Amino acid sequence: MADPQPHPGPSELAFSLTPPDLVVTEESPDLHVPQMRYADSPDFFESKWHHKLGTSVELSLENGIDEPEIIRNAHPKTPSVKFSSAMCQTFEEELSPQASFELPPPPEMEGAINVGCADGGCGNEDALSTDFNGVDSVKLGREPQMEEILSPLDIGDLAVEGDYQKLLGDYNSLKKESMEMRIVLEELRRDNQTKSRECQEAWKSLKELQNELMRKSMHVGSLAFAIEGQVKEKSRWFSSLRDLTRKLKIMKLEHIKLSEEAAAYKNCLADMKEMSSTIDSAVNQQMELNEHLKAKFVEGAKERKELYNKVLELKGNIRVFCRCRPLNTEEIAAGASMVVDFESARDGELSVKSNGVVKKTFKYDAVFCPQTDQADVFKDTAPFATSVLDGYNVCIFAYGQTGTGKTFTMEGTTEDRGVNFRILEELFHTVRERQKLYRYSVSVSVLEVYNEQIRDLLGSGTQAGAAAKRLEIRQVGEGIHHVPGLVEAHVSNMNEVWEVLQTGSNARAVGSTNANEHSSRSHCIHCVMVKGENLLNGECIRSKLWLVDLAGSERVAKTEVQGERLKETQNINRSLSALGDVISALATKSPHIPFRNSKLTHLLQDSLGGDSKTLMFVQISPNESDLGETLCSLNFASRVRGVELGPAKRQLDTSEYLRYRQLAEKAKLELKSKDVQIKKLEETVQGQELKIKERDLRNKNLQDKVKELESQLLVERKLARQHVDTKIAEQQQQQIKYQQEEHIKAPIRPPLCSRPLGSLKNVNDPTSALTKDPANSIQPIVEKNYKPQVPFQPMEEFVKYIDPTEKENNPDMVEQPFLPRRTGRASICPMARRTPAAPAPRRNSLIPFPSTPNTAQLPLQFLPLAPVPADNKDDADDSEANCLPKETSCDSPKVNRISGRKLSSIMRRSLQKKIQTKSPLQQHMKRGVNVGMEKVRVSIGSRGRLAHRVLLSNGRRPGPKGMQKQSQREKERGWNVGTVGRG
Ligand SMILES: Nc1ncnc2c1ncn2[C@@H]1O[C@H](COP(=O)(O)OP(=O)(O)OP(=O)(O)O)[C@@H](O)[C@H]1O
Repeated sequence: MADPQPHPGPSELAFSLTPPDLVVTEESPDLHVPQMRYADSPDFFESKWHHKLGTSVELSLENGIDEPEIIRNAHPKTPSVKFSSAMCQTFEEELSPQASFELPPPPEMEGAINVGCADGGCGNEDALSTDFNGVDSVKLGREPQMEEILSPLDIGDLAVEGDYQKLLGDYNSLKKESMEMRIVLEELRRDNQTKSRECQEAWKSLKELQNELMRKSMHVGSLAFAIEGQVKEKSRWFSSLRDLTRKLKIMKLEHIKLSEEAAAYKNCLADMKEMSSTIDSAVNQQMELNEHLKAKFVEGAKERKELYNKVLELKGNIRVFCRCRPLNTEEIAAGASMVVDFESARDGELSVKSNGVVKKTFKYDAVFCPQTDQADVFKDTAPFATSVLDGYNVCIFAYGQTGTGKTFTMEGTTEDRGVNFRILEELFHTVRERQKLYRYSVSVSVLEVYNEQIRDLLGSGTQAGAAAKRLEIRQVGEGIHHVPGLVEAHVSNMNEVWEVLQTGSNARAVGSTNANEHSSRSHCIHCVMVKGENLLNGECIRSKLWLVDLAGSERVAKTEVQGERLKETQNINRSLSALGDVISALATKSPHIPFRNSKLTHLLQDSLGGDSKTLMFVQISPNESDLGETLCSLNFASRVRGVELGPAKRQLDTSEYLRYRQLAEKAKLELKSKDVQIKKLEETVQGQELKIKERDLRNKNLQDKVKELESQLLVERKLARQHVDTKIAEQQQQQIKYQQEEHIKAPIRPPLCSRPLGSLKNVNDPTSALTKDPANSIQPIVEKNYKPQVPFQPMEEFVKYIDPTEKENNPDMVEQPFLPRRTGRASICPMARRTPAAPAPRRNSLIPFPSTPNTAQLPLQFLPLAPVPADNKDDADDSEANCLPKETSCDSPKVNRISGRKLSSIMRRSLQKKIQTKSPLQQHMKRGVNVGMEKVRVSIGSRGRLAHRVLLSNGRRPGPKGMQKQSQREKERGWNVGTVGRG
């Protein structure tokens, strides 16, 4: 690329003709854009300087046009234009005297001319000077005068004629030379003008080129900008490509690594599969073993339970422990003596002494002397906890005189807990032991029976003395009793148990008696409900543990209570008496156990019977003063102990079983009903499918029939058209023939329209007057019977063709078929040919059936235009085979309309032709002859069925009714093309 030119001075014409310099941008090192300086633009220059210079630019030629100088110098200087100093002053710095531009070397010429004018005039000749050889200066523009030439000479002094002549010759020669020079100057001026023009043109082209160059430069600039953007984009792409390549390499490496790992894992997988199969087999073996062990364990557990229960049974399902409290400090202080002897207590025997003599000995399952602590007492009680968790109902109650330690035994104290707490502790301990095999749920209710009323001690408003809602006992299952509304506190640990026990104890009704300062005035009952599920075999149990602290069984007389206390005592004794009765009944195996005699026995019903285990603590006092009460209690306890409850029965949770059984039965029933429903639905679906199939088949048949009928209709239309054309042609021929023969012979055949009209019935009827009358006889529709020599009948005898439809509407017409009628209708066809061989069924289309049996005998060209037949049954039957089926589309109004239109147009054409031929009927009508019918004018509209007729004369104007009837007939016909008249 060309280096950028140094910026020329403003006065220089610095346009370079070389290709434009390209601007070299720093951003595109590989691209050199031509540098364009707008100040260099010729336009710019021109616009910038021209207004300053005005129209005249002072220029001077330098180094040129000096012939001698040119000749002298071997290398002549190139003529150049320099600006004058005046211009330079005018434009100061912008135009320096050194500013010049070179002109091309002038053509060789004899002299050099300094040209200062451009307009060709010689007005500025003063500013110009021309140097010639040997002449210093010659003023151009005007011819030098002789006086001026001779002015230096003293003309008056001229003495010498020769000199004068010489000078004159010189003058002439000079003048001649001057003239020649002038001519040369003129030529030079012309050349100069030419050159100036050329310069101007060159200048113009130069400007154009400069403009083009500028455009190109701008275009190149924009391209350079775009290329620069592309280069940047390319660099970005390159960088991203580099990144991607780097990532790809990393991913390839990772892929290789992963492939290696995958291969390693694959190998591992095979090993693991082997291991897995080995482990599976081992697990299966272990499972089998486990199952075996489980079965064994279940069997063992069952056996243990049975054995354990047997042990308890052997011990007695109703067991009696006797506990005697120690003498309290008051008794000791009073010097009370012990009346109970515990020497044989280990064997469960005790003796009651009176005055030092053994009065009676009692034997119980256990006898606890006053020194026996709570833990020892509970040792023999603990097995009942296991029984409860095994699913047996257990009832532990304390019976005895007031103040003998019933509450102490059952509840104990905070420091020395009683049976209630301990047995629950044992219960939870066993639950924890069995937690892997069983899942238990324990809940506790606390209630009291006070004055034969059940009170919930855990419910709201259970504070002592507060009114509580009354609870009743309900039997919810076989041998299962429940107190609806009773609070059941779910407990999962002993802290919760203790809280519940404390709550119940605090809410219990207590009172002060002579025997006990804080005597319990009610039966306090703790009901522990246990639900368990065997996790191995899914067996569920539901059992109850009753912990009952009975009210004191003291005698009323002894306690000396009155009022409310007396009532309490009476209720207590009544319930204890009921308890005794129940136990007696159980002992005697009475068929009726009076459980419902008291609330107490009613509540304990399911735990006092033969299906449960019962433990009775009989509490006695060692005090001699309580001897009678002690003996009573011991005797009662002895009776209780004598009761044989029989084998205890496990309380399986049959309610769950029953519920599941009910659910199973319900599900079975639902399944059955669903099956029935499904069957019904299937049947319905099948029925629907069959119906759909039938419908499809029917539709298909109908579509086939429609197609068939459509094709038939097309054929019919074609035939009808042919038939009509044939008839018309035939009639024309016949008419011509008749007209010819009319003049020659007798009338042989009536013209078409004047021939009698009739029905086939009349034709075939031999008795018909028409058949008898040869003149009126109707020719059968056979070609051989057709005789053109039919005698011409007078017009009066002509009858109109009897439309069967009209016949149908008017039965009287049948009886007078050939009577002249005044309907004004006529046929365009001969009667004989129009009579159908076979009656067609009523239909809207007048197109004949080509397949009609009788008509089949006829050639096609003689097929009649079937009239609308009467709708009689015989006809219908006869033509059943040839008629359209019931589903025929001919019944469609649309089809009728279309066929009617076509036929109407056909018939209209035929009528027009007929009218043109001037049939005899028409001629008669024209002559005004009444042919036995009304003079009618028939006009057929654009549609045949819209045709109407107008009575011209002699017509009976039908009344409104008649008009209506007539229009109805017209409607029924649908088309009155049969009616003919004057057009
Ligand atoms: N075995 C015993 N060891 C120590 N003290 C006992 C024993 N039995 C009972 N007592 C004490 O005897 C008192 C009366 O006992 P407790 O209240 O339990 O009798 P009770 O039969 O429940 O009376 P009530 O029928 O009136 O409620 C209590 O102070 C109790 O501490």
